[in-house]
Amino acid sequence: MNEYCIGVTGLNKYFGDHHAVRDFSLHIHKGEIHGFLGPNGSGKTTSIRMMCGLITPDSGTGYCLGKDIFRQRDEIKKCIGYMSQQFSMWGNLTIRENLLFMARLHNISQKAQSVDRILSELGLSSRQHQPAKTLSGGWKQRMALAACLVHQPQVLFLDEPTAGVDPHSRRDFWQILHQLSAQGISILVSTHYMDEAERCHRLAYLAYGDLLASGTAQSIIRQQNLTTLQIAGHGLSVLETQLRSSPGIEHTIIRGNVLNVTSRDKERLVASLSALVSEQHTISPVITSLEDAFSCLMISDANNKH
Ligand SMILES: Nc1ncnc2c1ncn2[C@@H]1O[C@H](COP(=O)(O)OP(=O)(O)OP(=O)(O)O)[C@@H](O)[C@H]1O
Repeated sequence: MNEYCIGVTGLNKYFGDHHAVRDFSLHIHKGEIHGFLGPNGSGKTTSIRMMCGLITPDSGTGYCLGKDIFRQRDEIKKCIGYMSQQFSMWGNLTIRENLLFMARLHNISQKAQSVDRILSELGLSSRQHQPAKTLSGGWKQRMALAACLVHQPQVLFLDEPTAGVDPHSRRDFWQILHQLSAQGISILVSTHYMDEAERCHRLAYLAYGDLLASGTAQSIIRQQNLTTLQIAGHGLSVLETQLRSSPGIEHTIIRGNVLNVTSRDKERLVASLSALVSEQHTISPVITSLEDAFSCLMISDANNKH
């Protein structure tokens, strides 16, 4: 995985007065699954669409598969697959008919063979004659992925492909993504699911137009230099409310019967806890999760801006 398939530097995008993406820079290796995370409206879709040539950045430089994202957008579109947030297949057509239509759009010479190959690869052969509108959410997404793959793209851009899909189908979907990655296809995928983030080779975390962190899940957690303590016992909801306004506490979350409290300042964290927890509570150190690290990133970014 040494070759870059995408490299962008200092990309900016405005929608009217709104600065939707600020100085966005990222390099993505061939065959890598790169996750995009961040709150709603943070610029994930806009960044993805700039990198794949669907919209033109207002400034910056960038290449996708060696082609300039400003000047060679039509050529980029021929080599990539893009799955948008909206399901955009024809409901009255079968899976096979939808894929044949996509093959025609891409002007593929051996349409039937290409469609057979992709149906087989994605485990859709037995359902190929089923109308798209009768498919469940998970199968619809799998068909949409198949439609992106008919013309054998080298890069896939997937915008929240598994939103609203059940965990079992999401797992199957991600198994396919890893198979595609193993074949050398690079995948950029936006998601709000932490389990999916953990399945990516590398991640980019955006908040309100800014790229706040990028790297592997482990490196992003490590860079934040956070300490998380876990409290078990009674009255966790009241304790959480008190801790939220205590000095040095950056993030709190109740997970079932335990309360996790995270901070960059270990001494102040311990001092705040000592002032509030009782003998009935037990406290133990735990590994900071990716979700906690992202929450802390977002909170400190918001504090810095205000
Ligand atoms: N075509 C557009 N015209 C005007 N504003 C837009 C347009 N597209 C996006 N925006 C705005 O730009 C910002 C970033 O939007 P974007 O869709 O990239 O965020 P996102 O991180 O993908 O959000 P979500 O997780 O909700 O999909 C938002 O404030 C959005 O309202």
